[in-house]
Amino acid sequence: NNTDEKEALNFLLAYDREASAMCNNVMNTQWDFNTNITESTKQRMLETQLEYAKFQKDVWATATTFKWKTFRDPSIRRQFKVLSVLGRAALPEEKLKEIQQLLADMRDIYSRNRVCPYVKQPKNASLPIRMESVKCNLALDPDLTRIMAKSKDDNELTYMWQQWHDETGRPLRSKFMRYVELSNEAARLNGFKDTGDQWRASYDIEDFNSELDELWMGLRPLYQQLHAYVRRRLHHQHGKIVPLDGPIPAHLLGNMWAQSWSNLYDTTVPFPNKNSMDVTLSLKRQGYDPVRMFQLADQFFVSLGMKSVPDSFWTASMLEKPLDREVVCHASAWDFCNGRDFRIKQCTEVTMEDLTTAHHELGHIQYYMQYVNQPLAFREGANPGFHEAIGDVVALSVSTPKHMQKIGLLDKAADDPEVDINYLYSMALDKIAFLPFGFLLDQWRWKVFSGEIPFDQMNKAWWDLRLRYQGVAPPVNRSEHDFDAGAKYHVPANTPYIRYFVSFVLQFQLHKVLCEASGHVGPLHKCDIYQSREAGKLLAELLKLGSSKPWPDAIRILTRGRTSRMDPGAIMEYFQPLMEWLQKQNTEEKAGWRGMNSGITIKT
Ligand SMILES: O=C(CCC(O)(O)[C@H](Cc1ccccc1)NC(=O)c1ccccc1)N[C@@H](Cc1c[nH]c2ccccc12)C(=O)O
Ligand SMILES: [Zn+2]
Repeated sequence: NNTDEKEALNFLLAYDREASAMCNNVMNTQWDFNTNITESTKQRMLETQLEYAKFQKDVWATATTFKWKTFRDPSIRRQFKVLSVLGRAALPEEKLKEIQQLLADMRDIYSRNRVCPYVKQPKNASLPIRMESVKCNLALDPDLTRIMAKSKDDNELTYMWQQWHDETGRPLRSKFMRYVELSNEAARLNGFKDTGDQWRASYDIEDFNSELDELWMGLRPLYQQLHAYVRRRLHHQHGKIVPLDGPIPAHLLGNMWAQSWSNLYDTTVPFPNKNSMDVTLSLKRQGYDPVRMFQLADQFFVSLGMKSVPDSFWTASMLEKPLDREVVCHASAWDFCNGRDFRIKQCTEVTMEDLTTAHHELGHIQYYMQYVNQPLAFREGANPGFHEAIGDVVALSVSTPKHMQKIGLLDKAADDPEVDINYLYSMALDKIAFLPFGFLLDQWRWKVFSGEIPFDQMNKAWWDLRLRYQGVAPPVNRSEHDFDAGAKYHVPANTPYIRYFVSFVLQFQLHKVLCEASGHVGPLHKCDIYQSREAGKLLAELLKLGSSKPWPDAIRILTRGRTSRMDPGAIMEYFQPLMEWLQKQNTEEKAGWRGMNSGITIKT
């Protein structure tokens, strides 16, 4: 056995050089497929993914000959620990080819799906309007997203919801089941019980599940108050289809998955006579285009003394949906492993929602640029939730009325407690509404990976969890022929989701620490760290670490030893004024819904 640590270090240096070149190769072919979906770009991508897997297998074979657990240097030990997990490349070649084909096909099906428009049948129509004349080419981005956000017609919303869920879920169901089998086989070859076990390992927490349950139980009262308020407002708009003591129909919440309710702001705002928080109109009036939206976000990082994106970012990124080819529209940020090529792919519309996403994606890019000097094995977030939190932390400052006025997107608002409630309410429609969805998606997926949810009960279990945690119900009856979880990008894209729940808690902890560093005094929701070099210095220090240290150490550094765990105190402090206001509003009927304490009843 090569016990020689010096030899091990040379091995790591050689690995870094070779792996960076291989990684750049794979990223390029994956970029080509994601920004131009064709049979040939798919095949080209599959070929390079196979080559990379073979390279990883060779690296793994050599790495595991070192007695790395006995090495003295903690950084060398930690790098070998990363290289000793082979991932999907542990599968025999035939099965590796099959799972990579399944993943490419599922991404293809989801991204290229098109549905038919809703055709309002006039009451007295003798014959239904001939459907041949109607082109069924509506895409999720931007068509269905816009309809779910804007339509007030319950029938149209039901139709579009059902079209999307039927046309994506059903074709994906059988491919997803086969992918689960192969993914679990790979996980077991890597020494894990199943894929969920492997995914949870990224958080290095002994009992991650109970820590997550505790976080959720701490946040649930705030969610239930928001749910009760929104439900009553929707009951007044839509009548009895929104029962005052039951779940909210999922198609009425302004979003295809009911995961963010910000599109309900204008029709449910607490104090409507105050100026609106929705700056979409100002963005359009002031001639913002996608590039300018990303420049705004980039400038914020520069104002903190952090890095600006390289010139190549502006020429190589895809910031708008191209008209001449099929692309994967779901936003993503790309690191091409060569220390200088970083890109974003986003089908950006000029809306407040997409300005927030632009900040989110640039947060990933800032992380890439800050940990660029780490060895490849450490070019990750401290844990996946950190990577998702950085852009959102900046967006917490940008979206304050004070900052929006500073950049001319909001006209002067007096310092008025009702404006405060309106602002906190608009933030809660994104941040609080999301929490149960961010929590439940992987609770469902981990149970499918472990077999606790059998394949023939996936959809029942999905809606049990959606009822129990989110208090939403499908607008039409669903069956096991449907696969409604598959209608959400991250399921066919094989992208873990608990990272967003972790991020939504973590980002308020980070916000609080950075606000203190910037010298902010006063309520947390009024803090804007813009131009604070102290805040930027602290944040950069965290990001430079990458995943070179366990994430509790990263939190300890950030909070100067105050804590090392995820702590919901900051998000509760931020929304405290809204919580009090909602509790006053919700006196007449109790918060909660029938079924919120039900477990998942699996027919055995
Ligand atoms: O999926 C995203 C944003 C896309 C992403 O930036 O997280 C992207 C997803 C992805 C992962 C893997 C392959 C392809 C796409 N993740 C990244 O680009 C990324 C970058 C670096 C490290 C890890 C992931 N947001 C989630 C959660 C979410 C909802 N509302 C939000 C508002 C702000 C921020 C996030 C959300 C969603 O849309 O449901
Ligand atoms: Zn992200």
